[in-house]
Amino acid sequence: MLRRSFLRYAGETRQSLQQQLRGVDFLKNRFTNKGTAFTLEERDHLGVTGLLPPAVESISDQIDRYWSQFNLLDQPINKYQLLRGLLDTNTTLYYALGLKYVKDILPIIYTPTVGEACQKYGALYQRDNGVYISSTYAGQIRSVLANTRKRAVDIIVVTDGSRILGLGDLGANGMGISIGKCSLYVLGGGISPSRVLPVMIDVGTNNESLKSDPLYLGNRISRVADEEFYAVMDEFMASVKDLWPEAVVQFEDFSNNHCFDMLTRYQEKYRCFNDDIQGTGAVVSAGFINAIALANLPPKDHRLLVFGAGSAAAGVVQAISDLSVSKFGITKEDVKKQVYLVDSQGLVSNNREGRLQKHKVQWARDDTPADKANALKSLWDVVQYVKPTALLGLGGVGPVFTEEIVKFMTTYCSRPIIFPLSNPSSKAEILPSDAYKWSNGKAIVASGSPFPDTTVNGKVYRPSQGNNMYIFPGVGLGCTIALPATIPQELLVVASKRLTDMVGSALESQQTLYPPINEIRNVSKNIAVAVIQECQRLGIATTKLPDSPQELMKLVDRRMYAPKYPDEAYYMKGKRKSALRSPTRHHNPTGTVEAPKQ
Ligand SMILES: O=C([O-])CC(=O)C(=O)O
Ligand SMILES: [Mg+2]
Repeated sequence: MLRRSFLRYAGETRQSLQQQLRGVDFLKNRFTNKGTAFTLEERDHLGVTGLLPPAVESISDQIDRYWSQFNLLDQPINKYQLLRGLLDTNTTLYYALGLKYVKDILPIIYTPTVGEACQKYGALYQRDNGVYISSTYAGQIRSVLANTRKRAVDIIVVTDGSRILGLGDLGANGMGISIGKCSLYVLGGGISPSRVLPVMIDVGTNNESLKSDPLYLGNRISRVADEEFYAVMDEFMASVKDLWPEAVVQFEDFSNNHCFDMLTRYQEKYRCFNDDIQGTGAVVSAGFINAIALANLPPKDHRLLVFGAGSAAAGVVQAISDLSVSKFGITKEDVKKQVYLVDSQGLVSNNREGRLQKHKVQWARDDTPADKANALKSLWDVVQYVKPTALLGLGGVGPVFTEEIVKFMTTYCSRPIIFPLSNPSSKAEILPSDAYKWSNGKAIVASGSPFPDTTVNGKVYRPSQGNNMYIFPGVGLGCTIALPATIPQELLVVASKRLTDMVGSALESQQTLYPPINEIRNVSKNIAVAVIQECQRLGIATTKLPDSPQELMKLVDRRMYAPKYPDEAYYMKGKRKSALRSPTRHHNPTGTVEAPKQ
């Protein structure tokens, strides 16, 4: 496979690629554009003098300008638009700004604002970014993908828009989530921006209001039947492997009726994983293990109630089980006894009326008394029955963890663990501020989306953010370096373990369950190293890698993209031959085979 793709590009030297990019193309291509940072000499050489204002600025001048524009805007969605415009016109500056102000920018390009951006995708649309695969392209998906003219792709984030965050079926608008996650791969994981590819598989939507929205940009058809869905997905996966054998495919926000089966179908054949099942599982289990340490109750004495029984819930309980088995040496069977799932019908029990979906069966309770099996319907009913020490919200329906529930938990539990994990913020099961207030500051809280601090009795409480963005960039980075043929669950378990350990002494001193978000790059680097080491241990790494952890860390560090403009030699080709060096990965920033069209 590798050989074929090599031969396909063998005639294209990097220098000839550069020669195809000329003049105004450098301004129009988002990867090569540097706006006012073009020197006068470069402008002259490229024939673009006068097409930019006379001032020549540094990238930090440009960052300052965008940062003040960003702060002039009140509405998060307008900030999102500003940043999308920048991503699509000057990608280097977008990431340079993002890295400088990570904490402020993440809630805009990612949850919660990305949810609103998806809901309004058609209304906000200005430029394309990524690939749309319509079900009508069946038989031609490989050539549609090849239209990107990408020589190499490290990461693909693909959705069919059927379960976007906790917002449900958003059809083709789901492209916003693929774009957002790809941005995090670059910002957090240091993947080169030209080597990420957001993909939207447009197999229709069952969201009637979208279908009749004049601004909707997707196919106005109902979702196709399973047979057609899998035919499209099969062709997509095979085409990706053929075109870009080194790519990692991340499945994102596929609805429950497909996401589990897709994983079974593809995870032993392709280098892929599901972010909502495995990424969310890894991040929540990491935070949960830290929460247990703070809660001062032995792991075996916890009762874990999970509200919601979809992809994320199933992934989370699986991951908590895997991590507990490996960290505390307890058995899977014992963990199972501590887990209670609640879905829209109430407590998930084997003796409940009606058939349980496959993914719920292994977590269904076997011990529910017959008179209770169909009676424990509401969350409050189940809470009273279980007396949970930990309450995890993954239901995507908004505030359901009431004052009554929180206060009840404090009657038998000194530090209740309360995780409102659904995204965006409007779908969170409880506001962290309420969890702190109602528990009198006792609750240990992690939310999926970012929330502000709260003061209770003069003390400031800061909720941790248990979002899969701590996991997927590092897992993706590690896999693009070690290139295992597939991504076994062990890689997610080591990622989770490494994340737990990275909190260190801040766990006690700051009561925080995760490392600070502005350290996301360092987190991803460490997770990538852990993933690579696990690939080596399992004998599935297919690249030549050093053995020592220090050398591995250096290797990962070198591979991480830094948002800097290509140096002058890149733009001055043909003028100052002596200054030309052979281009490194970043000196071929477009990552395309052909020059961009004007
Ligand atoms: O995107 C996020 O913030 C986390 C996630 O995968 C989801 O909620 O589906
Ligand atoms: Mg998701």
